[in-house]
Amino acid sequence: MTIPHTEVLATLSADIAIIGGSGLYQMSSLTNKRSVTIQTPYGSPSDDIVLGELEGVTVAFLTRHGQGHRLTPSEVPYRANIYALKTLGVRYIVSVSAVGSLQAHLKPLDMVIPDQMIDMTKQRASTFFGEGAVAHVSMADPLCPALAELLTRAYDQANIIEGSSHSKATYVCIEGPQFSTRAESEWYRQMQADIIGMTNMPEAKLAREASIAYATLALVTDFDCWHPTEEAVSADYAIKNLLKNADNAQKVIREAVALIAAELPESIAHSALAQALVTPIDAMDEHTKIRLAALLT
Ligand SMILES: CSC[C@H]1O[C@H](OP(=O)(O)O)[C@H](O)[C@@H]1O
Ligand SMILES: Nc1ncnc2[nH]cnc12
Repeated sequence: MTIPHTEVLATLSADIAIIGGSGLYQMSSLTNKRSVTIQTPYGSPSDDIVLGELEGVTVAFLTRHGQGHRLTPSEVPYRANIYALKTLGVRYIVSVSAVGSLQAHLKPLDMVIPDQMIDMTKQRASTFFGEGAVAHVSMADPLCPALAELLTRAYDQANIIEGSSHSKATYVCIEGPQFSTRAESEWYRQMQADIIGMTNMPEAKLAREASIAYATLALVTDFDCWHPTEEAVSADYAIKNLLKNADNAQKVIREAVALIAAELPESIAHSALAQALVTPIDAMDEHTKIRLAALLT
């Protein structure tokens, strides 16, 4: 089914979205699936969005790199992805991502729920605003604290035997697609970053601009290349470890979806635009108002 963003039907809506990263291209326990193709003012999302039911709750699932993993981290259409989810009425995004560990105590098969991010990306469109509309959202807490806390509880309820969970960690986002040099990896450690990935920025910034609560379930796959004895990361090595943990990640997501639906946590993100929009809507031209319509309502 193909629909322009202005005509998404009320029946095609979901409060909760899962963005699946490397190795998580579908959710095996999703039932009643419908696939929707959404066009946005920022182009097409990475793929069709799959609406389905998990634990009796309607969720939207989007594969970040597209089916077949065709998009590099720099090519992912982050703005179209977040805008399309906003169009569906999404208020909570759980991002699932493979990450390297920058700290000895964070090991492959562990899961990390970060609370901070450092953006080292260089060539990505990272705002919906500009061209006649200015907003400055707060990114002091880039991941929604309420949703992150809920993910930690979801992990505990999922009774996972392998690995352990860690919260209060800093995710550094690099441009990629190459992995880091050893000097960069050491530098990120000196910055006190804990985990490293290539995708959660500008995703988190755009989710905040769209007033959507965003938190990450990061699956540790490797020790990047700083570790004196562990093998340096390769894509093959990272994906193999990710696949060992994909079922566990889906268990955590199922618990998280049930908790979000039961609690509908209030998020700092939900009112992010209230104090951030500098340009009065009346001062925007019609094109700008139409482009930003899903975010401004
Ligand atoms: C295949 S390892 C590198 C790749 O995995 C991560 O992707 P995602 O965050 O979508 O799981 C990392 O950011 C890189 O894009
Ligand atoms: N070491 C690493 N660096 C960047 N992204 C990653 N994704 C998984 N492992 C990674």
